[in-house]
Amino acid sequence: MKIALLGYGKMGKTIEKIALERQHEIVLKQSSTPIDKDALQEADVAIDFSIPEAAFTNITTCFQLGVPVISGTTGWLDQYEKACEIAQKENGKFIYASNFSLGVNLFFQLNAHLAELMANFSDYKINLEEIHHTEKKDAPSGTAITLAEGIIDKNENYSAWKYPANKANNSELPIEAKRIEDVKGTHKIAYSSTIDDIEIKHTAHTRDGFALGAVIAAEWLQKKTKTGIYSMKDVLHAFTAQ
Ligand SMILES: NC(=O)C1=CN([C@@H]2O[C@H](COP(=O)(O)OP(=O)(O)OC[C@H]3O[C@@H](n4cnc5c(N)ncnc54)[C@H](OP(=O)(O)O)[C@@H]3O)[C@@H](O)[C@H]2O)C=CC1
Ligand SMILES: O=C(O)C1=N[C@H](C(=O)O)C[C@H](O)C1
Repeated sequence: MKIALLGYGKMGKTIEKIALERQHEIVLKQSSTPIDKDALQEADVAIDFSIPEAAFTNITTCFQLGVPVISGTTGWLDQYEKACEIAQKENGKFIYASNFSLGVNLFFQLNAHLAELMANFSDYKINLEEIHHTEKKDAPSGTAITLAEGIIDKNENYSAWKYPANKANNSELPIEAKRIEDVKGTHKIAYSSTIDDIEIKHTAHTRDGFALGAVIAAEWLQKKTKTGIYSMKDVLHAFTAQ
């Protein structure tokens, strides 16, 4: 498969390594504007791990050129619905995920299950914490937002998430973001009462898990004959059903 990398930073380079190990070819390594449309058009699929300001243009350019696109860039989701409208209009193929790692996608399911179990126990207050490296541009992380949405969906005591955590009122789920050198990505959800605490935590040790998930999603999307907007749930469903 010919892959265009939109964003060639820490993730772009890790994806290149995993993609080459899986016998794919990299036809574009783009780290700035304007996009090299000739090279992009050569690709079977584009993988965007860039910056919040560039993601929307990168993704919609792929739709216009008929190139299926995977995006893991976080911090641009206020434009997600608009991107999906353009995808539909242009018959694009698109997957966005705040986190492509298999472990985190299992953790999303664990989070939803725990949220359902805890929904009627309002003595427990929830705190969601994410820790990332100091170069990260956005806060809170996209993964923390997905986790918060997963809890709010199951627990009617919370109507929204709030960052920073100290500004949250009683009906807002507080998210704390810490920045510590070289941390790849840690997410922890704690349910605390005066009597006890219940905690679940995911710790990424390397970026390989994010990159492998993105390449697997790209392989899946490229083979998909029907255009449309898909999610990591669709990819994992097909993967685990094999
Ligand atoms: N969904 C997931 O599983 C994961 C998502 N992420 C997200 O992916 C994104 C990238 O992360 P990471 O690789 O660590 O960040 P980096 O800062 O290491 O890389 C981002 C790259 O994008 C480049 N860039 C700048 N402008 C453009 C543009 N117009 N088009 C294409 N590329 C551009 C930057 O170039 P320059 O340095 O020259 O500005 C840089 O090389 C972040 O949003 C992060 O949150 C990260 C890990 C996992
Ligand atoms: O910027 C990162 O590094 C990461 N970003 C993603 C996010 O914002 O959730 C995913 C992962 O945690 C690493």
